[in-house]
Amino acid sequence: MSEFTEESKEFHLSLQDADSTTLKSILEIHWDRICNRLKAEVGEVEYRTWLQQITLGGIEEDELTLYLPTRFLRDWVRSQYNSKLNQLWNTELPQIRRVELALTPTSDTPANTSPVQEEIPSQASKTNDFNPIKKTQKQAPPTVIEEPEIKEADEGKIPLQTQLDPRFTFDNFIVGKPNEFAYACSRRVAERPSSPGFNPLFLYGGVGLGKTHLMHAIGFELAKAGNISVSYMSAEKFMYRFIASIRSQSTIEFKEELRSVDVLMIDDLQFLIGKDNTQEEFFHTFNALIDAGRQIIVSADKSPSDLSGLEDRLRTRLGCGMVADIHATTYELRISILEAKAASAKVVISPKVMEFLAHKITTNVRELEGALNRLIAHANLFGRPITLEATQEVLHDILKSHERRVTIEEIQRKVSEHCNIRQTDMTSARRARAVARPRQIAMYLAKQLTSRSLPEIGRKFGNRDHTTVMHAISRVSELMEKDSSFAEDVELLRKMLEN
Ligand SMILES: Nc1ncnc2c1ncn2[C@@H]1O[C@H](COP(=O)(O)OP(=O)(O)OP(=O)(O)O)[C@@H](O)[C@H]1O
Repeated sequence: MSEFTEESKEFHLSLQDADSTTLKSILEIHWDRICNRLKAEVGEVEYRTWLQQITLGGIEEDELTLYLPTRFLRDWVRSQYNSKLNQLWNTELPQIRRVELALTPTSDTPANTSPVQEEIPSQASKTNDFNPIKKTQKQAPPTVIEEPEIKEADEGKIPLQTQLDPRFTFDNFIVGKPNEFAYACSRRVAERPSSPGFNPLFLYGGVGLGKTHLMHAIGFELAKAGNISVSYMSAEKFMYRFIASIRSQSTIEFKEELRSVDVLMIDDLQFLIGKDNTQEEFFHTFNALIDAGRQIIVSADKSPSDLSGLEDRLRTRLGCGMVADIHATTYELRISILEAKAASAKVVISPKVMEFLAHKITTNVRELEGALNRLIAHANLFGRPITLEATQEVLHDILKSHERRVTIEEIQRKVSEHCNIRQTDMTSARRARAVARPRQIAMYLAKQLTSRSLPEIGRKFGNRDHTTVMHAISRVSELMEKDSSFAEDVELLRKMLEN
């Protein structure tokens, strides 16, 4: 039996007689643990998106109430996490047999009102006082701070501009080899929407490479031009709105509204995989808009032909216009992005730190941006310059997650890149200093960063003798002692390779 069950027994006894403050503490302890478990199971991002806003309600006999601040969240959590929440609560406290998900009560709404009849409350979950409702004795609901909230039924009428992120403009988008084609296509669509050959525009690429950014940028340009109605939404939101319209019997209005826009942008289309009804609805909307000469822009993580979970007819139609791929970033693009972001934040960051970041954080721009923002925040907070050491300290966790085993080939590649020589020179017989010195540095690093023996290292460097490797190591060590800038360079290389 797990420790939870043992403890739960104790709480089971105490729950019966607990006064409201004790009951509150008991439930909070369990809720904390459940939250941790949920976080571990669903991941930080999903947790923050959907579950973080849940607050504890109270217990009535064997039913526990949890509150959510909006209908959307409540419905979503109900459809996706209901059984998980029931199961976790039941494991923690076996006397809880049912978890009810309700809207956070407002000051003029009794806590036991049927959630469906309630008005949509404010985003006040964080300020919502705990309200343990014990047995059948119900207490007055907590007062919450009202904030304007968009009602579900009105969501389709939100003016476009409120849905676009003002940071995502063409001016803020840094263009490089990996994204120049997608950028050019986006520009073209923004200038002349619905042009033959560019409709639909399908942008695809890995996570955090700028697809959403480009879509918003197109939206802004079109909005600036005026007289063009643009609607941007994620595929997830599309699905939610579609479901909501079915529930509220307003599907016709939903369809009409969508079909009246000049430009429809749907982000992260892969979300529709496996959602057959929503896919079908999207397909009809898509056809209606294209037939009416309206522009469609779609983004996804894969090309239409690789989105195998989508219906064939939809995939075929998606691939009919312009399909533009955003490739993984190159080192040069990462440096340009860092420079641009540092400049716009009006922060001076040394080239060494930029190089270090661009070498280390290669996965996507979002992570790179996040790392830079963290460095800037840290520097501002403590008034310290952003040195290489500070960078390593502040970004310790991020860098660690990028940690991997270093191979001699990688060392040779990094050193060649850094010293601007060909990688083949690492194994060639050339003895010119411009080539020999980087080769010695690479041998030194191979000894430092791998568990290879001297003869093994020698073999990897063009079948050289182990005494050559020994000589290289002592020469580099000697130079590092004498020349601090040389030492710094080798250190930088080591740090870049190390994680
Ligand atoms: N070329 C670029 N220039 C400037 N910023 C960029 C560039 N590419 C991406 N970004 C920034 O990186 C972050 C992530 O980009 P975005 O959200 O557009 O990625 P995405 O491809 O839509 O990712 P996902 O697949 O997760 O939806 C944003 O803050 C965006 O501004």
